[in-house]
Amino acid sequence: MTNSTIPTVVLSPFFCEGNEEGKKKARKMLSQGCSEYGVFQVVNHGVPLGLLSRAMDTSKTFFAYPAEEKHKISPDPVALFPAGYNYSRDKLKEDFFMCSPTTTYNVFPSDPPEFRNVMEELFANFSNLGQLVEGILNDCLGLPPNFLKNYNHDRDADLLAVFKYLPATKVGDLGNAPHRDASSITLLFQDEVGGLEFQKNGEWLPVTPTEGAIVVNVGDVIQVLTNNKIMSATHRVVSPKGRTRLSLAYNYNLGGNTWVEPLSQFTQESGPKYRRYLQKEYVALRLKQKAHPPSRNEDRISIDYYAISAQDFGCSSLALENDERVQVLTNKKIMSGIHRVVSPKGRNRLSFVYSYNLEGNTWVEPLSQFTQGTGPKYRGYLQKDYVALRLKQKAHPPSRNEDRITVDYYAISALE
Ligand SMILES: O=C(O)CCC(=O)C(=O)O
Ligand SMILES: [Fe+2]
Repeated sequence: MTNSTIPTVVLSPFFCEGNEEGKKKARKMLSQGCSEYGVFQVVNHGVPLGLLSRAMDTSKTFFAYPAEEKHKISPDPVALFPAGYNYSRDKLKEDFFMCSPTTTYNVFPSDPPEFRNVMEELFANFSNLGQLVEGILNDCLGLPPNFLKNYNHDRDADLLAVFKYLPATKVGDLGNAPHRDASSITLLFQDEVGGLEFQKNGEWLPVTPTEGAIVVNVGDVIQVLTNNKIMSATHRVVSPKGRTRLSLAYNYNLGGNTWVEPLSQFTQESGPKYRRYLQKEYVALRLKQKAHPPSRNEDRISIDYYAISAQDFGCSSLALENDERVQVLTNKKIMSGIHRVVSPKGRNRLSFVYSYNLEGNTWVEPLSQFTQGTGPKYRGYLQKDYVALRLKQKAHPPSRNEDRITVDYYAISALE
């Protein structure tokens, strides 16, 4: 792929009044990049090129230190997030992660002395760029003015990473395995070595480094909000041959307490393609896997975990079901009683039912005392969401009883 293949969006028109033509062109290129690849690159982006090269230089100096020096800022093993220095077990990648400077998670090396200031300055610049790109994307999607800005207002969830990719030891080595980002958007600055690739129609397309350009890829949040109108880009990094590669990646994320679900303007034709999820739960699932990676890359948790597919329905042949929360809390130690009522012959039948329910804002998930051997058999859910799903079906019952929603909807099965 040549440089011209992923669209280049010139952002200078957004730093001054007027120049409507320039803004229009930028929107066009951004839309094209989003819909064709989930990727585009920005130039004249407002992040000083001098700052970007200082960040690269100071990182290079840091990564060149002996291992024991770098391990001084290894992440706290019990911390929520691995801020600090990490390296991959296959020795193909080292990284430094930082959260927002407004949080308490960060650890910085004391050498090189400028490292912390440079990274914090870069964080602030990337944050501004993320907001600018998000605003343009908002308009390209035809969303109400400032919709994304108001929806995604918590910048404390953003992350900055510096990656050092080590030379391949054999053909086919990957410094970063194929994945999609859980972010809203990701900003990427790479050196001249190259190796970043995006997937389109099953084919891997390399992104040739363009001096000063910042690559932007769409993340899962935008994919879900737009109900797959814009897809989060699948990407990877091929290990460099005989040299090292450095990159800076800024995850313009979403606050953990925010619910993510397809926006109604994108669900008219096909209905929602994802169920609602809380961003922090998705991130926690992925972080857990980062610490204990599955042996096969296909087993990595991706946004497909929340996709609504045919397999999520029709698992049950029940007429009625109750006490399912006990089934979930006990991780199937106690099963919800399956029951039905046979119509009486030639007479009426009367009964009273009292449902001893759970308050709607309560989370239901297997209790840890029941998950030891097998792991949880259900993902967590908010009681009111489940009740709402069932009520919706009560109003519009599916034609086949097997299609009724049951607690199997939240079951963690091999299919997922
Ligand atoms: O280093 C790169 O170019 C890609 C990094 C990446 O994919 C990520 O941080 O999610
Ligand atoms: Fe990524």
